[in-house]
Amino acid sequence: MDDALRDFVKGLPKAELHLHLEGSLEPELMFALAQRNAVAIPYETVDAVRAAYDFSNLQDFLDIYYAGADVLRDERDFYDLTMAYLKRMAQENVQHVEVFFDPQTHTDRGIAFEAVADGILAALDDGERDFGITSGLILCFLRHLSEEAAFDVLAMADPYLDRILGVGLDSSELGHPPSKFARIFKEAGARGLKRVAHAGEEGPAPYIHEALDILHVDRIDHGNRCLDDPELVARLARSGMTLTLCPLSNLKLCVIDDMAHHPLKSMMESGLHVMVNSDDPAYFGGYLTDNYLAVAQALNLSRDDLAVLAKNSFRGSFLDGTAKARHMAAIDDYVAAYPG
Ligand SMILES: Nc1ncnc2[nH]cnc12
Ligand SMILES: [Zn+2]
Repeated sequence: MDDALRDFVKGLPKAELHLHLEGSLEPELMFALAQRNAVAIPYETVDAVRAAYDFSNLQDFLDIYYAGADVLRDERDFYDLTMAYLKRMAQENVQHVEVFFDPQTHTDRGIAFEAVADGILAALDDGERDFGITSGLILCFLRHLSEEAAFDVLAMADPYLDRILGVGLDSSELGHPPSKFARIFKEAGARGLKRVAHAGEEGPAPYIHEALDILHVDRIDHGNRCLDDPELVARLARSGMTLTLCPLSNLKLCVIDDMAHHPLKSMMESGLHVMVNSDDPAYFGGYLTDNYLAVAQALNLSRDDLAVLAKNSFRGSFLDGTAKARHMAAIDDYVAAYPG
């Protein structure tokens, strides 16, 4: 590992816009929570948990990810989960995060929406106070469930809407196109929430068209498969739409067969506004810095390329223009002052 490159990326001011809090549940915390809550888990050791993280596709991963979330039972668990993630981000100079949570994963097993939201929001507040990390919370609807179920969770979230930045769409993509959620995204937009959706991770390019034209999203999560449709690439580039790429996730879920084949660099060259994220770092083997390093090394990215990616992370965020400009200027200052 190139330590100089790691130091450069670690110190680079960054934002993360595609992170599932439930996907930051490290095996150590999973064991601790299993014990605290007297929940049985089907693993003897932390190493056995990690050994089980060998996936052939998105569904393989989701089955284990939803099972792992069963150790999360009360407000304190959600606080600890979120705080552990923010602590790591503080060590990597991550200054702003817009994080996903999947309330249905919890409410469907009898956990109160309030316990989930209160725990996460308290940690996000403490993360800003203790580490200066600003944040937003994005409520994701599980797309393998019905639109009616999504309306139910939006109703539960009603008292929290002033603390929720936006809605997202995640879980099993194939067979669950964005159009299935047209009405709930319209409702979310009417309530002033931002809209994002996973599209084109495993699903085809027409799912990205649907996310744009039917869900009216402000950002596309993943979006890799846009490359199958040159006109879509041109449209995304022209509109400055941010695509939240997740390199280590793509490798672990076999969206790509080798990091050297990751489309990030060609997407940059096509004028797409791409940025780097960790998706579910506890399951995919790396947090934000590791994801930058994985593409930097495999695709031979320059420091300037990495600075563009970091700037795109703020440009694509839902921060206001002044904050974006301040963060982007800090990146220029960092690069200019960096030795060598
Ligand atoms: N990469 C991913 N794609 C879809 N749903 C998810 N939920 C957590 N991670 C996900
Ligand atoms: Zn994701």
